[in-house]
Amino acid sequence: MALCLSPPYGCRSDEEEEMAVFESTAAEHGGMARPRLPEISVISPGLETRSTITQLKPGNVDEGTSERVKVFLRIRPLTDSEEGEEQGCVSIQDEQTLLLRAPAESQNMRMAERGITQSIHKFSFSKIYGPASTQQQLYEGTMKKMVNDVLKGENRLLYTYGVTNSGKTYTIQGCGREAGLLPRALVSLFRKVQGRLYGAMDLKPVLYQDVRQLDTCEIKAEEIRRNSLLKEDENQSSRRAGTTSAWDSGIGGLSSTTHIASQLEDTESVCLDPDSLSLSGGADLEEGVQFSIWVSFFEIYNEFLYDLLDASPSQQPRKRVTLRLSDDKQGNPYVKDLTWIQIRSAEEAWRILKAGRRNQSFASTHLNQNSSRSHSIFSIRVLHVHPEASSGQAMRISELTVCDLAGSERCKEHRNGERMKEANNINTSLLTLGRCIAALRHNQNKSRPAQVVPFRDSKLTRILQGFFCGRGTSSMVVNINPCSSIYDETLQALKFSAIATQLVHGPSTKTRVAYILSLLQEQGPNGKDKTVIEEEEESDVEDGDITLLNMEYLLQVIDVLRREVQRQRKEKEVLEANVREEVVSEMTELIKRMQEGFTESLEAQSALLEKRCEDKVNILQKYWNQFYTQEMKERDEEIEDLTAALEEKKRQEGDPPITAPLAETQGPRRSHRISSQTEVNRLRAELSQCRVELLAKTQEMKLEATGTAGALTNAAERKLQDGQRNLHQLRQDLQKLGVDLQSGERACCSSTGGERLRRTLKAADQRIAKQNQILLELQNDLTLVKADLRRKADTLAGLAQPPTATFAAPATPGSCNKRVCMPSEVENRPPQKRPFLHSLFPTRTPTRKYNTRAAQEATLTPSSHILRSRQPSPPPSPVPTRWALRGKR
Ligand SMILES: Nc1ncnc2c1ncn2[C@@H]1O[C@H](COP(=O)(O)OP(=O)(O)OP(=O)(O)O)[C@@H](O)[C@H]1O
Repeated sequence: MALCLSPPYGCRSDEEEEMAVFESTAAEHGGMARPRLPEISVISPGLETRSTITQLKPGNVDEGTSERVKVFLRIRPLTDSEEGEEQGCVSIQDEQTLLLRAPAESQNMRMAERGITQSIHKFSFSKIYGPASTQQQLYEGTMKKMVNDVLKGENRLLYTYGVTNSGKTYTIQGCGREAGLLPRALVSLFRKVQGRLYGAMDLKPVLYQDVRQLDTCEIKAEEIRRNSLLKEDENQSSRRAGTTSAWDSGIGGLSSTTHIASQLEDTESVCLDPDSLSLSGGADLEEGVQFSIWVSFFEIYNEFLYDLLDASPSQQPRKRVTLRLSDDKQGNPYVKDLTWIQIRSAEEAWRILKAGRRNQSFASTHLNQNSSRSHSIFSIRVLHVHPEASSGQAMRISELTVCDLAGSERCKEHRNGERMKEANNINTSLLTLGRCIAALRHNQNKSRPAQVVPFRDSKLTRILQGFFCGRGTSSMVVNINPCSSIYDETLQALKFSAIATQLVHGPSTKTRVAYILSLLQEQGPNGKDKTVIEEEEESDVEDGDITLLNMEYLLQVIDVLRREVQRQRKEKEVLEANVREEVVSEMTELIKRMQEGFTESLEAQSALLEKRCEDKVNILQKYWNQFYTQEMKERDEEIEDLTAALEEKKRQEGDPPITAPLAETQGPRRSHRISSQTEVNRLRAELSQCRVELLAKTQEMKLEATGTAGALTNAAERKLQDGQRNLHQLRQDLQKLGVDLQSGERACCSSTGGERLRRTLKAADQRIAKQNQILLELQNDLTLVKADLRRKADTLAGLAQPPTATFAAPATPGSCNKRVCMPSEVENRPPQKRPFLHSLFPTRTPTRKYNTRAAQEATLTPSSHILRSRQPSPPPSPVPTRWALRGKR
């Protein structure tokens, strides 16, 4: 039963790939709901290599020239501090097979318990190197052949991959006598080219990179740099001899990443003695060719390229210069302005590497004291030079690149932001590498549409691109730490490598010529072309020297290649048409789905908006209602106040009061009031009409009343006028009498005329009594007139009442019209005569007290008047007041 494991780092699943890589062979178990999983997942790429290839690419890949990418596994031994942590989770079954058992506390075990995945995984590799394996054994199995290939003109890449602290750097660089793969490769290389080094530094021009040539000036600059690096290394070594403290930190502008002394100590102590390292010399080298060896060293730190040979560590810290990636004419990426140093020995190369490592980014993490925080790439370029060739031009350049990848790790375990960022970048570039390898593997099956390989998604994959695309071959060393605590990370790393093991190398540069030859052989009738090229020459041609072919054959080659180009063009056109069709149909489908989605969301949005609008309108309505209700209430109150003020004013003016309609007083809505406004206006007009009529009636009544009461009134007025005249006369008499009395008194005091005085007084008293009688009569007349007037007023009030009940004023005393109802205090006074009566007593304001005294005086005898006249106070009024008269009565 085929098993689908979750692919590492977002790669396509193996089920999708339809390859026999992840399959289960063990007994099934599991529950009812979930498909049963086998106990062991078998990840066995290396075992059925040939058969799988044959199955996958019948006729599509040249089996003779293709081979699988080599993936080696190295398990490091546990350190003293990790003793007992293994828990048997890693066990080697044989040279190629590894068994992983999930420890109890691992995430994998938890998932296995839930039936999601297996707890046991089986992996196969090209070769497994256990904890007890030596560096020498590893070198023999991995790098040794690669060095030979490079000297033959091939390009080779070796990279280490694994979780942090799994032994990658140790594998590449080594320590002490356990020198790593790189120093061994250098020593081996120089042993092999011994005596055949092209020592001249004035290669002019030397084919430096595929794209540019060094001129003399640049060569000198490189020489200076080389010497400075070697000098630097010498200084550091002598300094280290005296102290064991840490090296300068923050070299080259890296403030947060430190350089760990022990890391450098390891490289320092690496043994480079060929005999000690048991490295044999001798190689199958091309006759007469000399070699010029150059090295470069750079790192990819946080997705930036830094030249590690650019600045010597003793120089003042300065901002690091980042390098850029460019493409040469063939579209191969290369690092622009990278320093290449020509070296003459393995020691020189190692010293330069050490100098470069002082610029490299290391830091202490929770797992590794000396953790590499960047991918470091050390390249050795071998220039194959024919000394006899004109101007010493290199005929071929081959390259051995050793890449120490930074370890994958869990970001969440970093508390430090810088470490977290580094871990993120490391994981991202490793993820891209995984995706590239997955895409390459996918593309190997020509029956399926090709995928774009995302080399451009990270600097690392762009740089290594050539080794995956035919410019060379690559090998991977997977390092694992057998500790159970990092089991889950180890499992992920192994799954990644399982994909890499499925890769088949693309046709190499050399095999392109072989490919052309195979084409000729295929297309030539019955191998006729074989005669064109001699058998002995065939091997030379396959080695890449196509110029050995004669003209006729070359023309044939051109013809064949032209036809091949045409065929491939047609093939590509068909492919393009298919792809276009598929893309169009997919896009159409996608657009349709998007359209549907948009329509749905649009409808949902519009419904939502509609609802929101409705809600808003409702809320607004509610608030407007509240607002207007309040406003109208206030206005109603205002109107009531105004109506009351108007009523008051009208009452003062004598108009009948306007009573607000009942509905109005109850606070009707404004709209109702507005509608009844016309009614009010109509009623007002009617009222004013009634008033006019009332005035006319009053006028008429006045005229009528003049007939009956006029005579009486005239008589009373006449009497009053007489009374006034009499009173005036009387007042004059009294004044005269007063004067006489005073003179009589004076005379009485001085003479004897007392009898005469008494008579005079008596006459005066009689006259006063007579005048009082007249006043009484006048008062009676006035009372009669007043009663008459009151009757008239009542009659008028009756006439003035409104004809309809609606406007009938309530018969309250306060609402009386002035003309209709007099105030009570003036009730007994005839309104027309009051000013007269008032003017009658201009000197005194009558008060009750005074009136009482006046009433008393009215009862006094004339002699008492005489006595009062003697007092110094002003003389009292000779006429008794109304109050006095009343009292008298
Ligand atoms: N095969 C081995 N034998 C003995 N010790 C080893 C072996 N492999 C690794 N070690 C030790 O394990 C520790 C971690 O190794 P190393 O620094 O090479 O790990 P790494 O994978 O490069 O880590 P990182 O990715 O964090 O840089 C070192 O102390 C190293 O000496």
